[in-house]
Amino acid sequence: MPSLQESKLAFIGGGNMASAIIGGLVSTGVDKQNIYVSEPWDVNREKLAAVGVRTTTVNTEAGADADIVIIAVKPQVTKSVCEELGASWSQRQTLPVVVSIAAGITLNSLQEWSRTSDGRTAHVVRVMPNTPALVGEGASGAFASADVTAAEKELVNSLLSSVSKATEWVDKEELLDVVTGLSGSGPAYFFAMVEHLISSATALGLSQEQATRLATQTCLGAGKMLVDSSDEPGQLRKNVTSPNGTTYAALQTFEALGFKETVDKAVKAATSRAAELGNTLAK
Ligand SMILES: NC(=O)C1=CN([C@@H]2O[C@H](COP(=O)(O)OP(=O)(O)OC[C@H]3O[C@@H](n4cnc5c(N)ncnc54)[C@H](OP(=O)(O)O)[C@@H]3O)[C@@H](O)[C@H]2O)C=CC1
Ligand SMILES: O=C(O)[C@@H]1CCC=N1
Repeated sequence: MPSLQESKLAFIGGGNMASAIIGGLVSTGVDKQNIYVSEPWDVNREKLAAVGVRTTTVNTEAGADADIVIIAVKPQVTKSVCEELGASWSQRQTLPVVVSIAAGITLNSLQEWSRTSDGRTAHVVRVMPNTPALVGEGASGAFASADVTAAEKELVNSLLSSVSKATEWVDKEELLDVVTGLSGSGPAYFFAMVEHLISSATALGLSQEQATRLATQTCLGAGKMLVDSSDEPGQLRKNVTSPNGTTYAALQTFEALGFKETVDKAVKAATSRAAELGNTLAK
């Protein structure tokens, strides 16, 4: 089994998430010539070509001799892409390790769809990364099919570690849907929060530019404290909250409007949607 540096990597789909992972891999020194991306849309393909990786519009060409094939298309397109790849691998003696980042799509579907015409199935790892991979600050969950070897798992782990600061292997496949509702979709929750903070402060008189700088740096600073501090998130919150002070006034408002319930419902909605995508598209 080659190391990550020696491996040929194929990305099927070169959109937001693939670009984020590719950006992370390139910045950690993975040879651009070992990254081959298949992407139909000229705009995305040209952006990736400008990064220096190899590009094509033909999925089977990118996946022909890759050691790892990363399926990075929308869940709705995953079946046709896997079928196309599986059919093209019938002549290959050793199948690549398939890594799918498609939300909800199960290992069983991925293995069945990519079955070769002589009946072999690839070893598959389901991964749920997130877009902060682009800046080397990703968080990823992963779950491997039973036939994935320790060496293959290690290879996928090093791929994920090059773009993720937290890589969590879950012990039940369903938990990847929870990872999707937490960290896969999670960056958008923080972006939405910052958008609202900026518009609130702008409505109260700060300029857009000042509000943006203050809100984004507050988000970064709070995130860094969460990662670096030995205190629990609840303690960090208490440290900011003076008795009957300004933070208390804001947090009371959040609670009165059902903040915890809202977050619970939102994470459950994303988790359920991942499971629903997997079930619906499996048919
Ligand atoms: N965005 C995120 O934060 C995260 C996304 N994911 C998962 O990653 C996957 C990709 O999402 P994302 O990057 O956001 O989506 P994008 O739409 O940005 O990227 C998908 C890309 O695949 C291309 N594509 C469409 N059909 C094919 C095909 N048949 N063969 C090859 N490429 C094709 C699309 O081109 P075109 O635009 O022309 O259709 C598009 O550029 C999804 O399954 C999603 O669930 C996982 C974690 C986080
Ligand atoms: O919204 C989505 O479906 C994808 C999966 C996780 C983040 N983006």
